[in-house]
Amino acid sequence: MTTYDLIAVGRACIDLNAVEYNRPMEETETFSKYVGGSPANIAIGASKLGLSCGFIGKIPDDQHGRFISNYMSEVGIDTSQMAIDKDGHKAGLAFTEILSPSECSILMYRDDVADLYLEPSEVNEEYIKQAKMLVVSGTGLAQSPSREAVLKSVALARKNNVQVVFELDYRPYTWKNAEEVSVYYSVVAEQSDVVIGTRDEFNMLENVTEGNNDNTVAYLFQHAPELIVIKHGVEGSYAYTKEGETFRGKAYKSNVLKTFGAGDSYAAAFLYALTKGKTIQEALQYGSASAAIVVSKHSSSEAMPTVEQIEALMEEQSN
Ligand SMILES: Nc1ncnc2c1ncn2[C@@H]1O[C@H](COP(=O)(O)OP(=O)(O)O)[C@@H](O)[C@H]1O
Ligand SMILES: O=C(O)C[C@@H](O)[C@H](O)C(=O)COP(=O)(O)O
Repeated sequence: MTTYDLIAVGRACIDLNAVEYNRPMEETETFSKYVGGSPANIAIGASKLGLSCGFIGKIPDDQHGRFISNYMSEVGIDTSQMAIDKDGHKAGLAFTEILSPSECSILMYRDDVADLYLEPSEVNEEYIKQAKMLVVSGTGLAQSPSREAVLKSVALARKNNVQVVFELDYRPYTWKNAEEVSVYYSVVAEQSDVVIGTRDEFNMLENVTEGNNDNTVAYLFQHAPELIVIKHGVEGSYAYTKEGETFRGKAYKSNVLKTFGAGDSYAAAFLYALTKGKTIQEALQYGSASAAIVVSKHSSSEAMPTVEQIEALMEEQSN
């Protein structure tokens, strides 16, 4: 019996999004606080879509840690496996700059953050066993002991026939060099059932400057993956199956406010659709529509849409 459609493992942090748009961060005076961190955003998005979700991570024993855990519980995520850091490590912070709808950047504060101190002993087999799918974020592999905790969670998922979804989620902060990224990304990608990332993230995985999708899928389909999703921003996304099929998902038109949040909302809705038995083509559309909604809103997590909002947008732009 599975209790959770999806358990995500990795960071749950704080986003501080510029309230004043279209100006550099130097001139931004006000920021709004939201829960952030790619795997947390994916779990929040999936939970808002009605999936039953759990989370494995580590948060600080302070006001930010409690804010993160309270918000995640309020949206329906099981937070029983979010360890509380007792050594004074702090939450990661992501300040966002919205220079224009297409020029956004993130200034991350991630030195010695609590999420990278998740210990392998804090990953529980009985918990992972209860999931249909484990969503692993690449950033959790950046440093020990979180690296070993994530590797352990993948091993336990495989042992218990839990589907492993690897969201590459490459963030340069805290990685030492490109070789290291490629080593750990390859280890996990080769053991995952589904791998999702942008073209640039797959380049990091393969340690190449200009990869192409054909080479990527030829390499990964020699290993465990059955489904690979490669995102190309507004140009849309592609899904490849081990049986040799290719599907293309178009991006939906959107009144874009900022670019971040697209990837996490895409993953949440794509995985929701697959869980509900939709086709891969439909899942690409759910992912793209969800992303189009989130890029038109101020936050990543709080802006995650409902199924009705996603389906309304798909219907509206069906031609
Ligand atoms: N400006 C945009 N307008 C509408 N949809 C977008 C936009 N940017 C991204 N998307 C959608 O979000 C998906 C993921 O975006 P992408 O930028 O590739 O990922 P990430 O946010 O992880 O870098 C795209 O495949 C597309 O469907
Ligand atoms: O992942 C983070 O730590 C920052 C996120 O919370 C932030 O909302 C963001 O950058 C999401 O961007 P995405 O990868 O484009 O979904």
